[in-house]
Amino acid sequence: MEIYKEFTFEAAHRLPNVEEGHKCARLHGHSYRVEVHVEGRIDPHTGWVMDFADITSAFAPVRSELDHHLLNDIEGLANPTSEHLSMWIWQRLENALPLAAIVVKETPTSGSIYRGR
Ligand SMILES: Nc1nc2c(c(=O)[nH]1)N=C([C@H](O)[C@H](O)COP(=O)(O)OP(=O)(O)OP(=O)(O)O)CN2
Ligand SMILES: [Zn+2]
Repeated sequence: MEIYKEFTFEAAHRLPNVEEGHKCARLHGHSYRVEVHVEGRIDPHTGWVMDFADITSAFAPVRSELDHHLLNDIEGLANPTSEHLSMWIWQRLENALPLAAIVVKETPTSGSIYRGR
């Protein structure tokens, strides 16, 4: 069974490796949405895989690192594409949660999904 919790944060970024004149070379911001998906068996007593609150607790320090920051300034995010960000979040959480996927939505219509590979 897979469950997930969705979080939001606000951040600015620019993409340093896009071609000259690309809109994303300019500093701009997003209201990011992140889904943290975890997998496991349903506990027969509680009826859940994990308390959603435990996902919230694990993500809280990661959210603090990202929220209202310039992503390019964060170690490991010098080129903060959606792809790099979903991998970066996975690496931050993989020891704390039985991850199945990290979904990063940069805009309502674009994003990335990282499943550990
Ligand atoms: N594969 C990727 N492509 C793009 C990324 C990315 O991280 N990975 N990032 C961007 C920009 O950050 C941009 O802010 C988001 O892109 P886009 O979907 O083009 O944004 P728009 O809202 O302007 O798109 P619409 O055409 O209005 O839907 C670009 N590409
Ligand atoms: Zn962007």
